[in-house]
Formats: sequence, structure tokens, C-alpha cells
Amino acid sequence: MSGTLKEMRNGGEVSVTSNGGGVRDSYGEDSATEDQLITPWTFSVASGCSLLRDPRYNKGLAFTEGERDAHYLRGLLPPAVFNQELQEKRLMHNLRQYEVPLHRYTALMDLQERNEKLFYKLLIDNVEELLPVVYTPTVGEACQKYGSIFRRPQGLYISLKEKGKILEVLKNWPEKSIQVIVVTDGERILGLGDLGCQGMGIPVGKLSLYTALGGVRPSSCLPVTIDVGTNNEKLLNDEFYIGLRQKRATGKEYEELLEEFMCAVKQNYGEKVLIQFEDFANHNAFDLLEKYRSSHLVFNDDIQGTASVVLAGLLASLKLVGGALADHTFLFLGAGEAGTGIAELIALEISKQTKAPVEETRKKIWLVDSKGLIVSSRLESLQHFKKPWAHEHKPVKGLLDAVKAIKPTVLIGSSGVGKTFTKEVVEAMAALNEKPLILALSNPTSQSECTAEEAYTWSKGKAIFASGSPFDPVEYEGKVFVSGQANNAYIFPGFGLGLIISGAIRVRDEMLLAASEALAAQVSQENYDKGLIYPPFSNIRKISAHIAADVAAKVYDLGLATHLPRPKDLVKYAESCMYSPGYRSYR
Ligand SMILES: NC(=O)C1=CN([C@@H]2O[C@H](COP(=O)(O)OP(=O)(O)OC[C@H]3O[C@@H](n4cnc5c(N)ncnc54)[C@H](OP(=O)(O)O)[C@@H]3O)[C@@H](O)[C@H]2O)C=CC1
Ligand SMILES: CC(=O)C(=O)O
Ligand SMILES: [Mg+2]
Repeated sequence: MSGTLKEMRNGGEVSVTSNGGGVRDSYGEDSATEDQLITPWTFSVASGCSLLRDPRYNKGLAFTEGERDAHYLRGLLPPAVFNQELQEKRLMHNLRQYEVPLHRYTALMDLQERNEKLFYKLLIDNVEELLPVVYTPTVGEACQKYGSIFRRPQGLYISLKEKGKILEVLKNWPEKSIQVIVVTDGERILGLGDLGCQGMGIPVGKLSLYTALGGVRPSSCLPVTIDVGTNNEKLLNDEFYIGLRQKRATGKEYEELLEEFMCAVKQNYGEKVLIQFEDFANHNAFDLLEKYRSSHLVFNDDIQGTASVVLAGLLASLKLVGGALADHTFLFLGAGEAGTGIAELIALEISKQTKAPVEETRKKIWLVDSKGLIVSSRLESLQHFKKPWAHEHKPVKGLLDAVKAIKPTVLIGSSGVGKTFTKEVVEAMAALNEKPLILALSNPTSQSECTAEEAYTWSKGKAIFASGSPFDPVEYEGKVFVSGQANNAYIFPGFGLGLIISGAIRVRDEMLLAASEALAAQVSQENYDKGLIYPPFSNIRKISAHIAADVAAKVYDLGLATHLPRPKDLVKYAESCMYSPGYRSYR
């Protein structure tokens, strides 16, 4: 049996003849032999099974009686009709049955691939419960096991095999109008190191937050993983590893692939596509940012987004610890992307507040790396991003000695190494300060410099504590301590939205400072009363709208906006642009 089908595809008429097959095999796919060519069909108007299998439009049991008639769904669904709220209740009930976090992750990814609106509704309405699943810490484990749990591609894989063809690869992605790309090369995934191609979980997770937390439409988001190999022996020897089975390409080969990618992105999506660099190792991250910040709308989340969220927490904390930012002394464990990025933004903010030159304001900020305190006698051997922090001081080896020597009021962990804020270190901070501010930023939870319980117990309840990955509230001597989550997830969704709604063409440090100040302004007295320096994530859509508005305002002020005229009320405008996951009615 043969049949001919015509459809309008990409604006042109396509004719396909199928050969052989049974009664229902109209297009010949089932009966075609392996060496016989067939055409993969899609329909321009989804109905019946294709509608149920299209995650963007599928509503599952929420299709109304009328929609079931009009869209050939009769019999394809059981008779019950659920509204979205009941679907949500059922899914949350099911998710809570899973005891293994990774099972929750795969269930949520399945939902995202089945019913996109319901996935985002769930995430938005249950953000505090589900953030640790789609994001840190569980996303870390998902990346480690990505080869085993991989089902369908959720983003674009661009490997060395695609060299010379990246523009074509971008055109394979089904969405044509992209506003945000999160790209990684998988070399520094959270604090878990080189996970190669399996780092894809990170851009996927970050972009789901762009939508849920920042209201950027899912169809405008593109996760990308650049695969230049991996130096992770365990993955190279893992039969289920999904990436290129070779050592990482470096030097010219690496740079050329990145250059081709950056050019292709701009060529395909235009000047205003936002590119977020994520989880690159620091030996590439700083150079890539430096190279592309003047030609693309780009920022590095680990260097700049993290800096913005930590500065916001510091600004807010002044209400609890007192004094101005310039009155504090900062000590970091970890002098990489996060550490030096945060340090620089603090120095810029102090300089902005006091009018002192940034070379001066840097002197209140000290960093420890794997070799000890960064001091001037080490200058020659330091990586370029550490050099501004090499102050005059005698060499100091360990963190405890550095705390004793520098006497910081604020201790920030950005080392990627867990358990490094020891009892002695926390006790030393508590001995020096009435209210020591301790931030353990490293992710996932296993890499946190200390736990919330350790921070509160060892400081005898004095510490103000926040961490990159969430901790449950802690009871100490009859009092409940709630810690905040110092994570760039507070910043990048609203920051990105602000850039998009203003039509920004470049990112500037002033925009990051605006985002920090906007986030700090969202901390309420009620939050402060609980010792929190970040507002709860349950309000994140409102917070993101405020961040977006202040970032957009800065973009307009700097003359870098292209969406003109400038809307009068930027908060309202940001809110009006946000994606909402409620179902639409189909005619
Ligand atoms: N909460 C958040 O929002 C964010 C958290 N992070 C987390 O921060 C961590 C670090 O990320 P990033 O800055 O990009 O990583 P980098 O690799 O760029 O930097 C790590 C730094 O830690 C230092 N270090 C490593 N081990 C030790 C040790 N035992 N003692 C002292 N210093 C040490 C390294 O020293 P050396 O230079 O000598 O090798 C380096 O300076 C990760 O866990 C990441 O998940 C990152 C971004 C955002
Ligand atoms: C949060 C984040 O970006 C990181 O840990 O790398
Ligand atoms: Mg990151």
C-alpha cells in the first residue's frame, strides 16, 4: 500500500510518498526496512495524539469536553476532567512519595517533557520545595549520572564534531526566536569538577529558573553544552558516558570552537540575545568574559551573578550587624571566579559609596587560596585575577591563621571544598565578632564549607549564616534559626529579564550593582527579625520584577537600551512581560 501526503511546511508545499505498510501505516514508517528512507512528519496544527505529545500545548486530563471534541481527543483520555489545580495537587502528592531526590528530579524532567505549563505551574507555586530538586543540590547528582538518566535532548550539544557547522546546528533547534542562552563547557560543574558533556543539567536547570523565577518564556530559552572532551577519567571509562570520549581540547582548538559558537549565535539570533556563561573553569571563564563583553550581550553567572547576590546579602546584613560596608573586613576562602568576582563588586560598591578609588577599597578584602593568604610576596606567581588582591602582609598558610591575622567581620566560602569552615574557624569568628557573618557558598550541599547547624552551634547562636545550597531550619538552645540561600538564582532570572525588556546590547557592572541594591531592598523587617539577609524564594517573581525594573532603568540611563520609548512604570512593565503557566483555551 502506498499513500501520498501533502502539507505546508516551512511555508512550502512538501509531498511525500510512503511505500508499503499495513492499514494504519499511512506514511510507511512502520513497514520501512532499515535501509529504506522515510520522512519524519510533523503537523502544523496539533490534534489528537500529536497534541497530547506536544509538551507546549498538552494539558492532559485538563482538556475540556469541548476541546476533546474539537481536537480529536475523544477516547485518547480517560473520561475524568481535572483542572490545573487538581493536576498540581496530584503531582505534588506523587512527587512527595519519592524518597530518593534523583527520582523527584527525573519525575519533574518527565513532566517538563510532557506538559510544560504544568511543570512551570508546579515550580512557581512550590518554589521552595522544588528548587532543591531542579537546581542545587539534586541537579549536581543528576549531572553526575546524566548518562544513565538521559532520555531526550533538552538542549543543544555542540561538540568538536560540529566544528565548521555550528550555524547549521543552531538552525536544527526547533525554536527560532531565542532570547537567552545558558552555555557551559562542563569543566567546573558546581563544586563537582569536570563533568564534561553531562554538565548539560546545569544550563537546563538554570533556564528553567529563568522561566519560573524570572518569567522568561520557555520557548525563548536555549540550553547549550559545548563538548570539547573531558579530563574526568571516571566518565571516560563509563560505558554510559554521553559525551566525546577524549581529553579536553585546549588552546587554539578550544578558542576556535568558542569563537565559532559566539559568532554563530549573534548571526542567528541577533545582537540582543543574552548569553550566560556558566560553570566554565576559571582558566577559561575570565578570558572568555573579557573577550566577548564588548561585542556580545554576555555575562558570567559564577563571576558576576554570584557577586551581585552576595553583595545584596551584605548590604542587607548591615541592618543586623551595623556600620557601613566600608567599615567591614572581608575574608574569602577560595580565590577563583566566585571569590574574586564577589570581592571586586564589593570594592566597586564601597568605592561608589565613599568615592574612594577602587585600588584603596580593595584593601579591606582578603582572599585565601589553596596555597594560603594571597599576599604581595606571591604576586609573581599569581593568576591574573588574583593579583589585585595581593596586599602587603607576611605569608599565612591556613584559614584559621588567616582569620586570626586579618580579623574579618565577614567570612565567605567560595572554595568548592566542603567542611573547610571547621569548628575552630567558626569559633574564632564568633570570638572576634558580636554577629559574625558567615557565607558558605559552595555547591552542592556536600561541598558546603559548613552546615547551618555547625555555623549556629559552633558560634553559640551568634552567626548570621547563609549558604549556596539550602539547609533546613536549626534549633539551638530552644531557638529556631532559619538560614538564607546565598545563590545567584536570586539574581540571574530578574537580571536577564531586565536586559531583555530594555533591549540591552551590553552588560555593565553598574547593572549588577543595581540588581544587588534591588534585591537588598526586598528584604523585609519580618525577614530581618528572623535573622535572614535574603527574602524567601516564595516571593521570587515579585523580587525578579523589581530587579528587572532596576536593571532595565540602569540600561536606559547608560544609553544601552534599544526598546524605546522607555516604559513609565518599569516594575509594572516587567510584570506584564512575564510568562504565566496557566492553561489557555483552545478553539
Ligand atoms: N552560591 C552561589 O551562587 C555560587 C556558588 N559557587 C560555588 O563556589 C565554588 C567555587 O566556584 P568557583 O569560584 O567558580 O571555582 P574556582 O575553581 O574558580 O575557584 C576555587 C578557589 O578555591 C580555592 N581552593 C580550592 N581548594 C581549596 C582549599 N582546600 N583551601 C583553600 N582554597 C581552596 C582554589 O585555589 P587555587 O586557586 O589555589 O586552586 C580557587 O582559588 C563552587 O563550589 C561553586 O559551586 C559558584 C558560583 C555561585
Ligand atoms: C550556583 C552556581 O552557579 C554554582 O554553584 O556554580
Ligand atoms: Mg554556576
